[in-house]
Amino acid sequence: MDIGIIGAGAIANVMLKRINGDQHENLTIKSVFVRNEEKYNHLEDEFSVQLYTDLEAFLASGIDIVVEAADVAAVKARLPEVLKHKDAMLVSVGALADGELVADLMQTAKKYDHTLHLPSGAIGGLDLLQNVQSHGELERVRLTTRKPASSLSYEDAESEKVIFEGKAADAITHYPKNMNVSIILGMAGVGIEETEVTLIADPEIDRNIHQIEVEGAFGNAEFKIENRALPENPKTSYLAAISILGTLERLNRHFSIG
Ligand SMILES: NC(=O)C1=CN([C@@H]2O[C@H](COP(=O)(O)OP(=O)(O)OC[C@H]3O[C@@H](n4cnc5c(N)ncnc54)[C@H](O)[C@@H]3O)[C@@H](O)[C@H]2O)C=CC1
Ligand SMILES: O=C([O-])CC(=O)C(=O)O
Repeated sequence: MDIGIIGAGAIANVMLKRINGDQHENLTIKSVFVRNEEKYNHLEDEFSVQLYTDLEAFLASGIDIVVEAADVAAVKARLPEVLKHKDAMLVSVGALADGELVADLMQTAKKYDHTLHLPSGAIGGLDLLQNVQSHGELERVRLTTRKPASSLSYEDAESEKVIFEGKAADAITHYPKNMNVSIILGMAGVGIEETEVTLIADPEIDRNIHQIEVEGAFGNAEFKIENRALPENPKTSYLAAISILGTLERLNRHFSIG
């Protein structure tokens, strides 16, 4: 499968290394869409990719799927056009807090017979949430995220500090680079207006920790994910990149788990 990536930051770099660098047997990154070609020229030699700054040319570059690894604004600006031409996968799922954008993307995907894939990113357990929710048996979902204080610009904090408490829909507005997980959790579960979120800046930790508590008629569940951060962008967990890789690898399988 030939892949086009939007963005060339921390997540895109893990993907370039793990797919092109390690010569993945089924996947190749062929094209990278960037805003500043000069800044990323070195990628062409290092990973045998072609850089594009023109979306039309990028979409016509012989790729099978587009992976967005840029930011919420890029999803809003680019995905409606991308989905007319290609299947797509996006990691800046926070953009989907915008109900109008979701409706637009769903309509486009249906009209052009394309699929929008949303990897689980820096968390897990979304299969359970979707199974329970589809029978109306989910009652409560709570996310408590702890990140190193320095990655949230709270370098001076001497003890842990709650910096946000509220619903996922508001969390992503205040922390668009840190709370994508709350939106995918909301979409899989009780909705972004009902999903309860606490974000804590913690000077004692060096991992991005997501604790998810779920209650419903089925019983209850807890997941705790202690993520290693990416050195290039400590806000972002390594698992977020790996979740894209895993989702891409599963696309062409003839069996499915979960
Ligand atoms: N779903 C999840 O669980 C997670 C999602 N994320 C999100 O994934 C996205 C990527 O994360 P990182 O790689 O760590 O970010 P990063 O900041 O290291 O890299 C993003 C890259 O995209 C580029 N970019 C921004 N807008 C663009 C546009 N319109 N066109 C082309 N390139 C553009 C930037 O110049 C930068 O090189 C972010 O939105 C981040 O918040 C991060 C972690 C977890
Ligand atoms: O990478 C993480 O741990 C979570 C994150 O930044 C996000 O959800 O935006």
